[in-house]
Amino acid sequence: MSHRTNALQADSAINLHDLTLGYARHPAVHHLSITIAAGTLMAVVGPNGAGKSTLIKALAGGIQPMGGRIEGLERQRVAGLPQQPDIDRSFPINVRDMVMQGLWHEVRALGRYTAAHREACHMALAEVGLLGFEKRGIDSLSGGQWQRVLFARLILQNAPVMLLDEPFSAVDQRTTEDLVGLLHRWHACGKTVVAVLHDLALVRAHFPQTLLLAREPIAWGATGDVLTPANWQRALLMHEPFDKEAPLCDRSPSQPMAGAMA
Ligand SMILES: Nc1ncnc2c1ncn2[C@@H]1O[C@H](COP(=O)(O)OP(=O)(O)OP(=O)(O)O)[C@@H](O)[C@H]1O
Repeated sequence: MSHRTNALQADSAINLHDLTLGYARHPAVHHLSITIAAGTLMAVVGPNGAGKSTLIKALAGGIQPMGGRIEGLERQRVAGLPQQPDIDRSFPINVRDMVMQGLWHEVRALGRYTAAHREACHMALAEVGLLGFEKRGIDSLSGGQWQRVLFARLILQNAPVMLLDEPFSAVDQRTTEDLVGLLHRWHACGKTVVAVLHDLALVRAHFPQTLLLAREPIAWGATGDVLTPANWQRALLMHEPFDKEAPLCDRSPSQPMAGAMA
């Protein structure tokens, strides 16, 4: 079995219809209506607290929409990389077993690992440059090594839709370049890849599509059209601190949004 040669492609677009997301009934993302085409490599950018992670959590099925709907994910498997601080590394498990977790959907059916699974794990570790680390405890790894482990697990998950929340926030330039290369390979295989990022130079260099979010969508589409000074300025103006007492929603979907959508 080669997870590189039988890479699963995304088979449908993801459509967000007037999506409102939030916590304890208070909205963090309002009225988001966009289409993420199958096989897109898309960055999600915006100021702190703009709702980027909230959107990723909703796409991953971790939170349910307060309003609107998400279509096109029902039949597709999703693999996600949460923000680093969201992951507990004190669990006593070594690198190999951690990466093997990416195969749970296959192993669950068989009830055991096969030689092909072990080979796939070996190839994934080779792809992220971590051969020789198999027996290391995950609590002993540097931030960059740990991120490579999480990417190796994603390789084995081999989902058609990949969601990554700030995948390069704790890693150096060399590691970032290696991992960006992986995103490009997934994109070339036809996977849909959506990543939250703060490094706009990296977004411009590597992501054809971008969504600029500031609790509401400011612009989305081709990265060069979205990341203009005017749109970024609008994002900063639109963005307010999260108000825990904010009402559920005070605007009907038909009203125009402040801010130009590309
Ligand atoms: N579990 C939660 N409970 C209540 N409020 C939350 C929760 N998670 C996030 N929020 C709030 O929702 C808003 C959007 O948060 P989110 O983490 O989605 O923003 P972000 O754009 O990813 O920010 P950053 O760039 O700082 O990571 C913020 O005001 C945040 O405080």
